[in-house]
Amino acid sequence: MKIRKFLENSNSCLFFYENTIREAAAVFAEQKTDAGCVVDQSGQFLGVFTRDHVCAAISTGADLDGPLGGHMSCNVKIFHPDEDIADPIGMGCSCFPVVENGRAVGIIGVQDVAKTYHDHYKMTRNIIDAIIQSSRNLIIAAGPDGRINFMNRSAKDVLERNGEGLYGSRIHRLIPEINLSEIIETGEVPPLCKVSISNHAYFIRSYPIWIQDKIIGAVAIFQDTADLESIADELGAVKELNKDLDAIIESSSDGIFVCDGDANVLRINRAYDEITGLDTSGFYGKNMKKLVRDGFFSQSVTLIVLEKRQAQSIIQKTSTGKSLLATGRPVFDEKGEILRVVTSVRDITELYELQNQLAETQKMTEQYRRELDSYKLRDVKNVDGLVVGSEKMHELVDTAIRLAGVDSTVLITGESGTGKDLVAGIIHTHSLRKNQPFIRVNCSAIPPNLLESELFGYEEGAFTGAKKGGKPGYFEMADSGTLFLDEIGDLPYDFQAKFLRVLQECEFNRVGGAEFRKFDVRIIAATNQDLLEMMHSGNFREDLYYRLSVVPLNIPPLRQRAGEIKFLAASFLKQFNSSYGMEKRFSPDVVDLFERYRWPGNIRELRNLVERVMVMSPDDVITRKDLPASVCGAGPLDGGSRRPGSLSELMPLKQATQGVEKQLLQRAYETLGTTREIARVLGISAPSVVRKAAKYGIKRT
Ligand SMILES: Nc1ncnc2c1ncn2[C@@H]1O[C@H](COP(=O)(O)OP(=O)(O)OP(=O)(O)O)[C@@H](O)[C@H]1O
Repeated sequence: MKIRKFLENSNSCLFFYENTIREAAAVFAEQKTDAGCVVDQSGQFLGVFTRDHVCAAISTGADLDGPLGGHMSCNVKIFHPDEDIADPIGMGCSCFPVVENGRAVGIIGVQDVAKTYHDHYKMTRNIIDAIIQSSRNLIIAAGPDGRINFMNRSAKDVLERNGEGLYGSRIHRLIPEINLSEIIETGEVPPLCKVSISNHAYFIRSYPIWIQDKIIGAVAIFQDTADLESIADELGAVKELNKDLDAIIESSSDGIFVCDGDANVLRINRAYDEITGLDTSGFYGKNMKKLVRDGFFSQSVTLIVLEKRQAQSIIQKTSTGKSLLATGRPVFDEKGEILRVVTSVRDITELYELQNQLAETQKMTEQYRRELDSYKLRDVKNVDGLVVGSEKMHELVDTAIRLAGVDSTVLITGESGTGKDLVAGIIHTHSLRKNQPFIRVNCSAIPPNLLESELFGYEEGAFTGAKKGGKPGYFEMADSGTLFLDEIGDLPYDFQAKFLRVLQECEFNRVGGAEFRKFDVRIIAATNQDLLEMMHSGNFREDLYYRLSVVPLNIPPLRQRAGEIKFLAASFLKQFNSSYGMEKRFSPDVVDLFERYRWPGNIRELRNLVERVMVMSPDDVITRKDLPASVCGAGPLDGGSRRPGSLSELMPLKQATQGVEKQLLQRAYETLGTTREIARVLGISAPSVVRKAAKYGIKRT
């Protein structure tokens, strides 16, 4: 015990140097103490004044009312409060001043110390007594003479059954297996013995009691075997459980890895080593942080579980190149602390490889698909800019090429934007006239009063404003070559007779001229109108019709050859990517939508749309969101499901009307081929179409 602690419970006397001997004697008498520290006025320790000093003063006849300071002992051993109370004992003094930093903090008398020790001894003895008495074990002790001098309560209860006292007797008289006298004599510890007392079996251990090197007695402790047996039973059950657990862990085909709550490795099963190929014998007791640091694992699920305090799964790589799916689960104790982290591990290297193989296969499939597409595309020809991707179109182009070999007049029919112009070009370029002019005339674009002079030319002075020297017409310009008369249905009825005659006679004369000129021109006519119907309704001359349609070629609308849409779209995409330096592509749903749309403006509309979305879309992949609503589901312009444009804000009516008018015209120009058709669809006259287009700056693309 520290001196400081001791001082807490004791009273110490303090005297000033000037206090008298008589005053000190009175204090000693009153406080029943023998000594006190003497201090100066500032409390600094000066010495010790004791009862002995009082006695000495009386016996020498000293003045008892004089200052005690002259009689005190100054040369004394002093102690610090942090020293042990045992230190002053044995130093032969009756009191010990305690001083800290020069100041007296108390004084300890030998008697005080003895009392403290005594109290302490009593308390310890009581505790030991209580323990011994409350023990279920039977404890008996014998003195040096071998006779019993102590029995605890359990021993008395069992051994003194008949109320017969055993104190003073020798135990081996009652229990021959125990001979305490012999132990006292020899000092040897006998082996454990088992005896039966009142139908109870006890294990008995006996020991000599030594004090220093002398045997002063012996003790025998009896333990009820029933207690041990129940412990042994419990132990057995635990052992069984452990065995089961071992068997379960070891028979698992998943790797199992167990760590404590500080991530130290406790247990690893065999499957773990087999799965990972790691030699884990050195892992036991190691911390997961170190194993990760040493590169055995890419990361540790145990550490993640300890951090997140819940089950976690990760993909872990081992130094042996395995990929593992590691799932760690925390095991909590009753206080909610993590006691263990149990990790089960599955080898997913094969899964990974399979995944890679799958990706590889997908890549190959994609490659094959592309090859297949390109194989299909090989079937897709591009004949002079005309993409031919269907059986029907193949036949049509074959026919056109065959027709190129003869000079027969060809009438190409088909909706606007189906490629009549291109087909006419093919016929020309595959004919013997290919190096001669190919003149394209849009009959609907020539005002009726100028038709004759435009087609056949005029002589100088033929009419006011006629050029000097005259001007050759398209027939003359196309001499030896091909004259392509587009929109032939728009030839005014009155002019048709003259035109027929020219075709039949193969000669014409310029306006204002008398001379007939022979021409050698291949005629190809085209129209998107139903000439037959016009003929029946008297708007087209029958004889001209039959003269033109010697060989009719009808190009089907795009909606009837939806199979070609993807090839056409791909071809336009390639074309615009190259001319705009882009690398755009379509998402598959875009092509789907294209194939479902009706394309009233046919290939012209498709081409314009592809160009528009390529230019407008910010991303490399063109998706559904880049397409106009009409293609994504709303009906086409000429369809019955057409919806009027919707406005999101208020604006002056005039502005709104003009906006809608402009949009309608723009759309019509993009999708419809001729002014007449636009006029028909929009329900206005052709001159109005031209005028409004000029007003909004809309041009044909
Ligand atoms: N099969 C095709 N392959 C590639 N482009 C095509 C094809 N068919 C049409 N086009 C393109 O569509 C647009 C319209 O074609 P073209 O002018 O030949 O049609 P058209 O039937 O003569 O139209 P219109 O009756 O309005 O004069 C052109 O840009 C043309 O290049």
